[in-house]
Amino acid sequence: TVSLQHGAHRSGNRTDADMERWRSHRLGQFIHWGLYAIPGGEWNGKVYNGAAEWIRSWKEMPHEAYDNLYKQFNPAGYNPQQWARQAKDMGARYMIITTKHHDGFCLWPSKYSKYTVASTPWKKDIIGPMVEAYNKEGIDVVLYFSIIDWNHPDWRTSLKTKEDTVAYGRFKVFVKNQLKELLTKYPTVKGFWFDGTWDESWKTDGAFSDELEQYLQSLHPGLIIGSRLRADEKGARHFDSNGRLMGDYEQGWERKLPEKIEDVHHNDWEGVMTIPENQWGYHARWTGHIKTANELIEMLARSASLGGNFVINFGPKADGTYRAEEQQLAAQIGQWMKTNGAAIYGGGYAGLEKQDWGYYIRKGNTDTVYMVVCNIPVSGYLRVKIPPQQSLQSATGLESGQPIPTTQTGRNEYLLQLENKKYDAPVVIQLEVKKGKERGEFEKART
Ligand SMILES: Cc1ccc([C@@H]2N[C@@H](C)[C@@H](O)[C@H]2O)cc1
Repeated sequence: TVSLQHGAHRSGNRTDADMERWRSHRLGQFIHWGLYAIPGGEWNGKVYNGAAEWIRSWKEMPHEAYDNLYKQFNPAGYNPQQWARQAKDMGARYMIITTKHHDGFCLWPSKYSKYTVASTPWKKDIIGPMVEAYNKEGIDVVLYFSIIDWNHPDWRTSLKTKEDTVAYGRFKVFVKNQLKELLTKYPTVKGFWFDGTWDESWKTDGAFSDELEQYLQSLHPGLIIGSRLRADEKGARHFDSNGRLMGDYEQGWERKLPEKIEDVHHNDWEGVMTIPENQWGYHARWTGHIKTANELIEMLARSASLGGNFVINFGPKADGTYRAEEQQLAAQIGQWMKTNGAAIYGGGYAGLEKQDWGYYIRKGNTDTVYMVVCNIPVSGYLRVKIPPQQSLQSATGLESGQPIPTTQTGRNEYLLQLENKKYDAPVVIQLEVKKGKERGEFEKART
């Protein structure tokens, strides 16, 4: 190992109440909302094929035109209570909102910038009412904050000259001031979700990002900050130069998910997912594959089964309303969560050998292990292998409440028989798996 001043300061997962709460949420909602929703991926009759929130970087979008969009920001349909209700109905336990994306436009009236909602026809704070409405629904709020700030004259992607270094030094003070301002104005938030930290300018100052994280923790003990904020003094990100995770959870899973527990090393982690292939901000024309509710539910089950949270992204329109596809998906997912949420909330890695039919999720440290069956077998039989020294005590349909016909087919091996019917969503079975040599009821049948 190399000696590091600004690498990971802790190994292993946090066990405090704030982290336990975050870890138990499992399902979150991401919201990308800002000036980019006004063009919505189109400009001058041309369609931008990139991610809508990056349209300012498109050669067809003059910076001048983009930077004046704030004069049109006036979301008459913005109703944070309705947004929070919809998130509640979806079963989301926390929400991540873009306070400032790469374009530098602030959805709160920051006193450190003119490029904020205060300068728009809307005038009013967007973030405050949103935090209040979500908290009122019992949903925690995490603030997305982009270090990249295309609008700020002192931001730099790299530091080539002395002037660059002096300017970027001013920029880092500005960043620290805005983050303190956000914690002061919105003290109920539970964390920051940092983005835009891959530039040389940021990576070369591991000390600053480390001190910034400690500063924010001192202002707001218990704050949850992912691995994307920091670089160590050698420029290593997410994992320091000794391979140890920096931050409270691994934040790199963006539009992709781990396959097995080794991929996440039993660390806390979070996957964030777009509904279309790659759109975070509102894009009028979604192209490519749009994920269905069942696909998103399967990703959620996979995430929980590997000890991670799963966050589904929504991109409201410029007028503050949601597109129909997003409203429908939120309702469909919520429908499933109403019946099956017990298998997800507070769930984690079960330690059983994965089978083709889907995912095991253990409820905390209990003997309760849920099976989320996504691949219904033509045979109608689900294979379950229990680790040695453990035994299967019972198998019950979560929705039906009925016992699942189960036969033991070998040492610690069982076949569960699914009801022969049409399944239009993943089905959940609740297992009770006992540790220790005690023989389960199924095993008696064998003698
Ligand atoms: C290459 C790349 C840069 C930035 C992103 C941002 N992170 C996501 C969470 C969105 O905010 C996207 O704009 C995605 C890909």
